[in-house]
Amino acid sequence: MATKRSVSTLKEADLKGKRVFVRVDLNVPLDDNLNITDDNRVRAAVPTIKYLMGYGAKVILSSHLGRPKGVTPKYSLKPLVPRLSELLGVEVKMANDCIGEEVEKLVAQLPEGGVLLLENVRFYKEEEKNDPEFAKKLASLADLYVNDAFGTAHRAHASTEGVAKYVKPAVAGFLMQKLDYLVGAVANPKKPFAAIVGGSKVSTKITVIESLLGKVQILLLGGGMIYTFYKAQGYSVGSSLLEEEQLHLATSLLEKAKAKGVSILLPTDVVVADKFAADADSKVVPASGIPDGWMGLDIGPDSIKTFGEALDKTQTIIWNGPMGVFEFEKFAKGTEAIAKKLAELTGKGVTTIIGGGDSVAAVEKAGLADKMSHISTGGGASLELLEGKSLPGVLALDDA
Ligand SMILES: Nc1ncnc2c1ncn2[C@@H]1O[C@H](COP(=O)(O)OP(=O)(O)O)[C@@H](O)[C@H]1O
Ligand SMILES: O=C(OP(=O)(O)O)[C@H](O)COP(=O)(O)O
Repeated sequence: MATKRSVSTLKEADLKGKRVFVRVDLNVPLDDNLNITDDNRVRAAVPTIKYLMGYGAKVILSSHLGRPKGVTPKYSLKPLVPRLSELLGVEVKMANDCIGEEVEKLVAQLPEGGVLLLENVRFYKEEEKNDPEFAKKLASLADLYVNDAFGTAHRAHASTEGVAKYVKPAVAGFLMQKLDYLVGAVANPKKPFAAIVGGSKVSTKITVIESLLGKVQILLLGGGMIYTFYKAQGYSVGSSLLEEEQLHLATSLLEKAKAKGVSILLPTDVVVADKFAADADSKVVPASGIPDGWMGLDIGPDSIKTFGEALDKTQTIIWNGPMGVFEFEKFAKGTEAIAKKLAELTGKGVTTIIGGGDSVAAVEKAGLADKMSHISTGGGASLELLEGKSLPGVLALDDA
């Protein structure tokens, strides 16, 4: 398990007729019509839920979706109900809230083997604050707590951490139990070991890079991450994604990498767009030549070539965060090229690990998921494991 100790698991619990609160990570990508564009995280949650149903538990599912500020209809978990019902072979009931009297009534009506999905737990700001009173309210719904939300295990939130103090037993689900592979692979990687970090969660992931410098020999940066580094080097970045507060960190990371002999590769060219849209005008420009009013949405062809050559020298690769806005065809080439390169290298014996909701979605979209050594539902969580950190969502569970 992802800590120095082993935690209690599902098999040890007595389930029949018990109300079981299961924290899952159903934070899936949805399109504008609220259709699920990649259901990996839903499918990953199924084994634990089916096991609980099979033993006559009353299953209460809890998850977040996105990063809502208060109740926001577009972040409702309702679009998950049809797919969950289909995969589980039962009619999943949906609650309009995640705490309160209405929810308590629905829980009381659950038959053995029934499944109730609670509404987005992040509609309450108390969730991310890990508010104890809120955690107690969640806990009061159940007789047993199961955490199977690996993708959110690096967050100490009320439904991933706090709740485990107030409902016992608190155990790990099957997805959490599969972490041992990941821990082993990143603890003793075959070298050279490379990390590829991209995506849009710049402020969370840029802070991980410092620890990665002690683990990897090669670090490739892409996605929305790079513009903060460009700006720190004095380039103009137009209207690209930028974390002004992290400019100093970006500068110091480049210096530290140099001192440690880690090769950090930033793209030398990028694909820029005149707006954030699938039909935007686009062109390839050097990294130092992003025009005002344009935004970088993918890495360019020269960078794809250089990244490929660097990856050819590696034995282990961990990848989190797409290279560009792969949801738009025009800006998907960088991500697709890296996915193809990793698939090719896996065939040559290189260990390849892909983590993260959107990264896995991109690899699935390219039809290459089964060509990788390991696909993980967690991006930020995988990176924190790689740093050697214990995950709060695992630490909160009972000892084995
Ligand atoms: N240059 C960019 N500008 C803005 N967003 C980007 C850029 N490159 C990638 N992205 C976005 O990053 C998102 C995924 O980021 P993130 O959540 O960090 O990855 P993961 O879910 O794999 O951990 C995708 O939706 C993608 O469109
Ligand atoms: O999508 C997730 O993480 P990931 O993008 O790092 O894979 C998880 O659901 C956690 O979401 P958060 O980063 O909003 O806490």
